[in-house]
Amino acid sequence: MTSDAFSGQQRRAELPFGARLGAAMQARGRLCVGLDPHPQILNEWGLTQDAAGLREFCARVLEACADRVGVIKPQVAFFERFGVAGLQVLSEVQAQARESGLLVIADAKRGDIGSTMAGYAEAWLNPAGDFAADALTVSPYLGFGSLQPALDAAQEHRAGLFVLALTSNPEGREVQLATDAQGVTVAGHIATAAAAANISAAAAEDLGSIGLVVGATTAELAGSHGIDLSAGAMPLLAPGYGAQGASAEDLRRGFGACYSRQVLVNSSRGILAAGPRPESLTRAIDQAVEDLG
Ligand SMILES: O=c1ccn([C@@H]2O[C@H](COP(=O)(O)O)[C@@H](O)[C@H]2O)c(=O)[nH]1
Repeated sequence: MTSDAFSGQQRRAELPFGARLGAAMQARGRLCVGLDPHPQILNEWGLTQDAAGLREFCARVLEACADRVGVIKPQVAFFERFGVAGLQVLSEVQAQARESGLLVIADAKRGDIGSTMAGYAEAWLNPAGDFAADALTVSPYLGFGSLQPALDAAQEHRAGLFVLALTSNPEGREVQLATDAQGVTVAGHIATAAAAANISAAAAEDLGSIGLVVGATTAELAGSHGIDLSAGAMPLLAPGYGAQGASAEDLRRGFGACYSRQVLVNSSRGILAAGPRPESLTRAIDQAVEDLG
């Protein structure tokens, strides 16, 4: 376990997301704890299926994360399912997490065109907004160019984006590994475009602020399909470790040389299953941080 005065929110006014994420990973390791209050876990923790249950669940997870990890990823769907009351909890939890120094990646997978995309980006990336996060997951399947308003908002607000590229689920391959006439995959085009968005912005020693979602379960497909994950110092958010079956070894093998500098590993159910006892939860977090190296 690490114990230090690190805060991912320090100097947000000056430092872009990539720099703050790089510092968080150096100080606290590469584990991102997923805040996924799914129905079964609320039951298992003896919590009610309502906003009060959500609030208590999140308070316990945030307490376990304190001084241990640098990044959390709330899964927005599990808050949306409780309507306005759930979104109120999400807003409070994100603000509380950021106040405590954690970086927050809102997993909302937003994607649209023009002013609508700009609306989503403002909602999630403006630090003055109700749902202010440090970074947002976005879908490029309306064309990477449709994300331009989000790229602009990320730069303006010193926030980050994680663009879906090679998602952890097996069904993603039929779309993401489809090829054009030159044999370049959809995921390859997305990786090239995201890397290019970083080139001008990222200082050589920092991570960029525009990253990709590449599953822990699918990372090895990048190498076998000619997808370059190393360009542009992209942060790579890797869900799929733990409950979806990928091990730390799979991650190291799958990401190869990119692993040590670029990969942030999400675990949700794999950590949460250790609760609700605080000691078991913190032990699971410490173990994952150590395993992921
Ligand atoms: O490709 C993706 C993109 C996002 N996710 C999300 O990550 C977590 C994974 O949860 P686990 O319990 O650790 O499996 C969840 O919120 C997914 O919606 C993903 O799994 N794969």
